[in-house]
Amino acid sequence: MNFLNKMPVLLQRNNYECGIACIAMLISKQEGQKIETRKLKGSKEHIGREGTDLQYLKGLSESVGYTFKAYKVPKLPEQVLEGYLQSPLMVHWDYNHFIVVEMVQDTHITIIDPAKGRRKISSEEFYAHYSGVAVSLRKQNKQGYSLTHLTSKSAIGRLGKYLSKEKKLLVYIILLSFLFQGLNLIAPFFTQYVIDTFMQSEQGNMNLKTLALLAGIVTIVFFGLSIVRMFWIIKLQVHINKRLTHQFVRKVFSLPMKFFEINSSGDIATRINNIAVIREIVSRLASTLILDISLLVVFSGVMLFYSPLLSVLVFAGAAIQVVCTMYLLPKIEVFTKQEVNSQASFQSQLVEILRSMTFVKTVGNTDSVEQELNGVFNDQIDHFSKKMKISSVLGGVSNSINLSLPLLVIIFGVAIGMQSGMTIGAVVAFSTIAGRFMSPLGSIIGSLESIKMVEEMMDRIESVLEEEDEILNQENGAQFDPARDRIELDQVHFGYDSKEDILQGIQLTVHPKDHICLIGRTGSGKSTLFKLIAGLYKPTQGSIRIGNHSLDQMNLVQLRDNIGYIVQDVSLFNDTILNNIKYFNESVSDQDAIQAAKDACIHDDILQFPMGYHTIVGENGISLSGGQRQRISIARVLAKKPSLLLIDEGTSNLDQKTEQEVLSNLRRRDMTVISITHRTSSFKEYESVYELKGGSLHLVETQHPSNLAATN
Ligand SMILES: Nc1ncnc2c1ncn2[C@@H]1O[C@H](COP(=O)(O)OP(=O)(O)OP(=O)(O)O)[C@@H](O)[C@H]1O
Repeated sequence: MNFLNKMPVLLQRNNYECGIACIAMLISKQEGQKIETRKLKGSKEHIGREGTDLQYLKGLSESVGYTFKAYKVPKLPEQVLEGYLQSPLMVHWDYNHFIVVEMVQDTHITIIDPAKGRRKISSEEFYAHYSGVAVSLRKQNKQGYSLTHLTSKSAIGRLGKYLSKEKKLLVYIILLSFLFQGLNLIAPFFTQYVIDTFMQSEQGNMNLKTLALLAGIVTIVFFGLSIVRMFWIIKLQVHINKRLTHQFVRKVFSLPMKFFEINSSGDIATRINNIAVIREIVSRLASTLILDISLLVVFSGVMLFYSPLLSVLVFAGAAIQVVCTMYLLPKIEVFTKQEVNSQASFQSQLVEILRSMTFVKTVGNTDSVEQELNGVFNDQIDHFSKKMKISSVLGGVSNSINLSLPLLVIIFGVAIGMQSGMTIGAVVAFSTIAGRFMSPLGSIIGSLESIKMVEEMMDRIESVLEEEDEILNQENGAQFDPARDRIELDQVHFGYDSKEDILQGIQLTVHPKDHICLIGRTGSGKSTLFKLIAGLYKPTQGSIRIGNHSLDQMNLVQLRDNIGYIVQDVSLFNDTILNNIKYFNESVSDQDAIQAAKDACIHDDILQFPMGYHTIVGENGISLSGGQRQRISIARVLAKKPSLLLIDEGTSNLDQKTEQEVLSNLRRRDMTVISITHRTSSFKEYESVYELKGGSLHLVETQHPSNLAATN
């Protein structure tokens, strides 16, 4: 198999992407060009906790002109060897994953696991994981159907988009780098001049003084130029880092909830950290790559000018290095991707473990947790070390050529020089230039490795930047009028994946200033209903109306400004209580924060703390009791003075008396309240109580005049 036509290894970026990555690999192989997984995504609505199903993958393949056939094949390797099925195939693995079977041979099977890369496994290992379903993908005969929109652009091309905003700075850096290297170039001529003049002249001493002065001036200029160049490079780094990070953070805030369901916080954080690596590499590339290429051209010219024959020798050395690079670079690319992916997995696991430290500590024997974490880290280091080993083979080739070439040049140069009239100085100068020629070549090869790193990281960042924003209708959406607008849910259906709907025909009307309560068995869909009201998800059927408008037409930013959402899982940040209550909201005064704390019945507790409102709560409020954390989170929501309050078991950690106090304080605030609770004792605080059962809402009891008829 031609290595250039080998199936590219496309790794998944999260656990949900394995099927899509397999499809992208199979299509890439048939198209003969690399298809990007992130561009091959259909509607995200169908990607859920379980990833993608065969139905979704079939639709996706057909949408790009491929037929998708799934077979139940118990004996897959045998079927392929007997010619009944043709590899490559996508197969179901461990009942929860997809991989590609690239090739089946008598002795082994070559698979590409989008989570781990290419591997050769025995048939026993294959059967230990194979779930019995294989999928073939064949191109439909669609004339003129092009998939160029799915192919990957080079990292340089993609970075160009960001670098184009720094044109001026880039030009300065490149010009200065040229000047810098120009001065470097003087050295060989200087050597030739010194050797030849000194050997021929009797008054060499005189010339040497002038030359020493010249060398001193060049050194000072060199120093000045290097400082200015470095400052510009730093400026470029700062600009790139700021621009990409700000853009990324902004994007993260504008993405829909679905994104956060399938991407872990550790992974998102790693992507942001990758920007710093990109910054370093890009600025290095900007200051060296163009220069290195130009130097190669200039040095080639100078060498050809000196001696075409000796130049052939140098070019042969360079050709060996280029061929080795072409062969080894794809391997470096795969390990780079695996390293970056496992770094993200490690970060995700670390964040998750650190978040649940209380549980981890009380497990007793933490060895297994430690082993799990170390295992993920070892994967990362393993890929890193494999990458570095290949990279060092490449470095070894380059070093050996660098070492031997000048020597060979001297030997051949002296021999040729005898006949062609080259002076010893010219041969030495040529040998120095040959050494210098190899250095930008080595640097370009190093840059190619770095570009692979940038490519992978840019892919990870761009796959976020290209995600579709949540539609917020901020400019022209309808405004929520809390004093007048009713919230009406009409035959609302909703399900997270393609499975059965959790909510099946919800009917509910909430009038302004109503206080209503939802009950229902755990997992019945109460929190989901809240998320629909807050516009975080859209009903799959039916409608939610706010006043005279459908929720789709509302300005969601303004609506959410008016909503206070007290969630089950309190999350406080490591700052003072006051800042936790204000939550970066400048419109919340200290007075508002204190009043909110009073209404949440936490004010007295706060006054008992050593620093009062300025007490630092520790990470996620570790220094507080569960009830205190919950009341601070209630105060945080009340401080922004919402007109619609959604309480998702937000008082579950409070004792009955405190809960009742909080609820009656809420009465004094001018708000509509919808609350989820499991406590029957708090029913009397609400006008109506609804039960969510079997996907629909049933009125249990009411004191609301408009609903009395319904219960009767
Ligand atoms: N992001 C999600 N993706 C897929 N399924 C989900 C998601 N969130 C919740 N579910 C599922 O939806 C169902 C309803 O969950 P929901 O959190 O709305 O229930 P709940 O009534 O609030 O439960 P509880 O009283 O335990 O908080 C559950 O079966 C849950 O597993």
